[in-house]
Amino acid sequence: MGTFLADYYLWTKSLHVISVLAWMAGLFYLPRLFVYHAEVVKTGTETDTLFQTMERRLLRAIMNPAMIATWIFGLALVFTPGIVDWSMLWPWTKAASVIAMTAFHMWLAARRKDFAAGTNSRAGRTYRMMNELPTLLMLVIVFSAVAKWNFWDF
Ligand code: HEM
Repeated sequence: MGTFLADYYLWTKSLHVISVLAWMAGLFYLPRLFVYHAEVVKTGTETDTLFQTMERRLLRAIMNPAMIATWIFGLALVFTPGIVDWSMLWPWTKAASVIAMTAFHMWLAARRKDFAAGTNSRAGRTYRMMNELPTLLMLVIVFSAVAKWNFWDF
């Protein structure tokens, strides 16, 4: 298994980055849709139904599969021999941030259900603020995965 993963390392990493791009696109866009949905759209109107459809499709057709693919290829990279050195700082900051990113995804999925049920109670401002979270996590993840920072870097 280790040899197989090592042989396909660069292909796995490419697929990981492609999945990440699709997941991130959704993580940035869905809270934006929620901002407009909460601030402008009246419950029970045609526009409300249109927003619900866009949100459901974005989550089910793009974000859920992209998140699963990111995890599968990411874990395949973790199990590739010689790639992750757990005595360094970067795998830990990356792991903490991807778990937080996954929790953020689940939070968005729960909010989508609120909009679908017509029970959203959060203001557009909340979604505007939450929209910054994936950006912050992305910075930590990319500095971890690419620059591979360590304790003695600082
Ligand atoms: C969801 C769970 C994830 C796991 C288990 C995971 C794990 C990994 C591992 C082990 C590597 C290989 C590092 C190397 O080749 O040196 C990697 C590469 C990478 N990951 Fe992730 N990752 C995950 C999510 C993410 C997310 C959410 C992002 C972006 C926001 C991301 C961005 C990257 C990038 C850009 C690389 C390429 C690094 C390079 O080759 O320089 N990953 N990932």
